[in-house]
Amino acid sequence: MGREKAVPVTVLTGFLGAGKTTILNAVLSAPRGQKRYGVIVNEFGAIGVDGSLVIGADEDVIELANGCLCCSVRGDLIGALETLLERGGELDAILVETTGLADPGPIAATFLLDDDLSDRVRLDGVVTVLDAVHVERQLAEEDVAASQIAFADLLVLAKSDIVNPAQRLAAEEAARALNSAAPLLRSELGDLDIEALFGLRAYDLNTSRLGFSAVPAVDGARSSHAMSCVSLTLDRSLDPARFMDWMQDLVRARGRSILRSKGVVSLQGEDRRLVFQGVQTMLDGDVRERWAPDEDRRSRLVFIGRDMDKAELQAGLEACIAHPSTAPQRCRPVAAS
Ligand SMILES: Nc1nc2c(ncn2[C@@H]2O[C@H](COP(=O)(O)OP(=O)(O)OP(=O)(O)O)[C@@H](O)[C@H]2O)c(=O)[nH]1
Repeated sequence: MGREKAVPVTVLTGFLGAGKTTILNAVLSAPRGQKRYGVIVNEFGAIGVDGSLVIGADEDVIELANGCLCCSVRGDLIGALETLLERGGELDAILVETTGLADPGPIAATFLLDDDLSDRVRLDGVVTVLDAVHVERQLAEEDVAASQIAFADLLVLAKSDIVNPAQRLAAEEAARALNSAAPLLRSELGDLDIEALFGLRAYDLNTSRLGFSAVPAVDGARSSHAMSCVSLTLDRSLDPARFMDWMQDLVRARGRSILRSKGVVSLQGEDRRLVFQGVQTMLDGDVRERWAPDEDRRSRLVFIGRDMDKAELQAGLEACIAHPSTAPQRCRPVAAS
């Protein structure tokens, strides 16, 4: 099965009690015609409670208890995905609700790591649910709350119904300081635009959906977690080999602090654009569509993570600029490592 037929997976994350199950239930109870969803719910405790809180006993619900998907039960995630796929009948989407303390990075990386799996399922996007009442305090106290927000491809502000406008604005600003690129929706007891949770294609190498238009002109402000979003642009073509070596060295050396990277890159001697997606030390990339004749061919790269030095990243990128004497050469895709 090719990637285009792979079942899209939405990872629903957010801090403890943020409102993930409420949103999952809203999705499962909304009219959806013939659509069929698979659901994986992860919990820390040996006795799963969340699974029984999920509406719809006839759904394909798998509960993964006694550990966290981002560490101890990561192998179980692959097993659960396989079980859902093998139950027969076509699934339109799979929803994975993480524990409230999960770091979405390793979970997202699972989808890039496993070649067999990536033919059958593809990560559509990470949706992070924010608790409008508590998010500021959680950010002050819990690093993982910042990772969950920074990693999001879509933010959902839950409990918007029980905060006043000033509190809501403060919660949104706290999230925006860590991630100004992801769209933000509001939810009141699961009342939200459900369709907006799907079709994010945040990990799709087709550039048109990478969402660079949403990348902020001003980089995300540093917080107490030193989490930031660095965006780089360059109007010179890059040497393919040097760029790929630099990216691979970068994620290998800094993969724990660079949570997420993505970019569209102009390579010397290549009419098509290189598109890459990175999750921590995993890197996936390919040369795709041709640049349109009148298109802005600047390379655009985004890095989200901790303790990043924009000047150092920019210098590293500029060191990859192709020399005029470099003979045009074909580009190799970036190999996953
Ligand atoms: N008023 C209000 N309450 C909400 C909203 N979303 C969730 N809640 C309440 O918040 C509590 C926690 O909601 P859950 O959906 O279970 O949160 P969760 O993120 O799944 O929780 P964990 O799985 O324990 O991390 C429940 O009592 C919900 O009814 C909302 O939008 N408005």
